[in-house]
Amino acid sequence: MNITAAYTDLYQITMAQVYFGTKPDGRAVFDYYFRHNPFKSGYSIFAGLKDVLDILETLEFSSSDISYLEQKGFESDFLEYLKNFRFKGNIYSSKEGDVVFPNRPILQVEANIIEAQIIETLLLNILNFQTLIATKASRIKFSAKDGILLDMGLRRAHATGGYYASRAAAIGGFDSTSNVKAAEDYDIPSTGTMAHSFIQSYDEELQAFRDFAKMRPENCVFLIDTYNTLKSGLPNAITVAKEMEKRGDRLLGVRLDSGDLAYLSKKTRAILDDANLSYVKIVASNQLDEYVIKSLKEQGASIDIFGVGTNLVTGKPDAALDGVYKLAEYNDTPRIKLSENIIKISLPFKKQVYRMVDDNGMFYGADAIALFSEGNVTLMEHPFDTTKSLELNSFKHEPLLELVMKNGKRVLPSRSVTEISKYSQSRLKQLPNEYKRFQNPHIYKIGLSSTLKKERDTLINKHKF
Ligand SMILES: Nc1ncnc2c1ncn2[C@@H]1O[C@H](COP(=O)(O)OP(=O)(O)OP(=O)(O)O)[C@@H](O)[C@H]1O
Ligand SMILES: O=P(O)(O)OC[C@H]1O[C@H](OP(=O)(O)OP(=O)(O)O)[C@H](O)[C@@H]1O
Ligand SMILES: O=C(O)c1cccnc1
Repeated sequence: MNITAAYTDLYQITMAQVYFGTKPDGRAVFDYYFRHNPFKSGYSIFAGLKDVLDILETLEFSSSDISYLEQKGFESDFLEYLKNFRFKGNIYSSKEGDVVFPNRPILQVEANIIEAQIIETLLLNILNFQTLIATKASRIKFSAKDGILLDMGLRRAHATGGYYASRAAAIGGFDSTSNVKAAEDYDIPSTGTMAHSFIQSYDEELQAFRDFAKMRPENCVFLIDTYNTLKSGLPNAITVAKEMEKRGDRLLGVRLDSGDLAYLSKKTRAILDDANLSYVKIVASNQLDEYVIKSLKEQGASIDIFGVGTNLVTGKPDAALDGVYKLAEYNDTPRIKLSENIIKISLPFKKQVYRMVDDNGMFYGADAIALFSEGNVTLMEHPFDTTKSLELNSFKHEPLLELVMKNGKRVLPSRSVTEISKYSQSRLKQLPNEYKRFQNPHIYKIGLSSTLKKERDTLINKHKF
C-alpha cells in the first residue's frame, strides 16, 4: 500500500511544527502497548511489525502532501524540513507473532521527537489492527484444532483493511486466503471454491459441476447448497466426482454454506464414504467464528476445512485493539502521564521486558518490566498492590524487546508470514492452557522491577496535586 508521511493525524504535524521551532533536536522514547486483550482473551498475538518497518524505511511527504500542508498555513521553513523528512530513529520490539499481554511495552521508538511524533498514528493504525485480527485468528485456530482454515473475508472487511487482515489471519494460524493481492504480496497460499452465482448461471447444477471439473480439475471444490444440499448438490457432486475418477482426476471437496452444519456434514461424510469417496473433503462456511467452530467440534461435525470471513476480518465483536503510544523519556529524563484510573498511568524510562520461563520451557505467567539500564531483574513487584511480589531467581529470563531498526534502517532480515506463523504457534505451545481457555482465562502477571516502581512513584509524587 502506498502510504506517505501524511498518513497521520493533523495534531502530530501541528505539534511537530512547535518542536521544530523550539527544540528541533529533542530525543524521545515512546512505548507502544495496549490495555486490554480483545475478545476477553487471555493473551494477544503481536502482528504488523514488518509493515511498520517497511513503511518507515522509505517514509516521506509527497509533493502534494507538502502543497496541502502549505494551504493549511504551515510555515515555509518547517515545510522545507518536511520535504526532507525521513525517519532516522531506533526501534526495539517484541518479535512479530509473539504472545503478548496488556500493560507492558511491546515496542519502543527512540528517535528525534518530531520524527517519533509524526509516525505515531500510522504505527498505531497498523499494529492495533493486525494484532486484533491475528488474535482473533489464533482463537479460531484454537477451536478448529487440526482443521484447515481458509480466510474468505475480503468482501466483508473494512475497505482496504482487508489487505492487512489477510496477513494477520495467516500469522494467527490461517492456512490460506481467498485474497489474491495479499497472497501475492505476502506469499500466503491462496485457495478458493466457487460461488452460488456460478451454479445459478446454468440451467442445471450438474452441468455447472461438470464444466468446472473439466476446466479446473485441480483443487476442485463444489458448493452444494444452492438448491438442496442432500437431495441435489451432493448427488450431483458424487456423479461428477466419479466422472473425474475416470479421467484420472480427484475431487478435492464439497462446501456446505447453510443449514445445520453439524447434521449436514455428518450425513455428507457418510454418503461420500458409501460412494467410496472418502478422500473428498468437507468444507464448511457461513458466519463461522471461534464459538461456532468449537460447538461444531463438540457436536462431532465432520468438517475438514473451515472457511471464515466476516467475523475474522472485522474482529467481531471487538472493533479495535486499544493500543496506545506514550512518551516515556525526553532527552534522557523520565516522563509520566497520570490518570485517576491507575491502570492508565504510563511507565517512565526506556525499558526492557523479561519473560519468566520455567525448567520445562513453559511460560510461568509473568513478564517483568525493568529499566533498560538495569540489565536484569530479580524481584518483580505488583504495579500498585504493595503486598504482592514475586521472586524471579528460579526462572530463565527471556528479554523480549530487541533492536529491529537502527537509524531508520532495519537491522534484522524480515521474516516470511509462514515463519512468523510457525513462531507464533511455538510460542502459544509454551503458554499454559489456563491462559487460552475462552471463559475466564487466567490473568497473566505483569510486574515492575523495584527500581522502576520506585522511580515511577517518585514521578507520581512530583506531579501530584
Ligand atoms: N450445528 C450447528 N451448531 C451451531 N451453529 C451452527 C450449526 N450449524 C450452523 N450453525 C451456525 O448458525 C448460523 C445459521 O445461520 P442462518 O440462521 O443464517 O441460517 P442459514 O442456514 O445460513 O440460512 P440461509 O439459507 O439463509 O443461508 C451460522 O452462523 C452458522 O455457522
Ligand atoms: O460468512 P462469512 O464468514 O462472512 O464467509 C464468507 C461468505 O462469503 C460468501 O458468501 P456470499 O453470499 O458473499 O457469496 P457466495 O455467493 O459465494 O456464497 C461465502 O459463501 C461465505 O458464506
Ligand atoms: O473461495 C470461496 O469459496 C470463497 C471466497 C470468498 C468468499 N466466499 C467464498
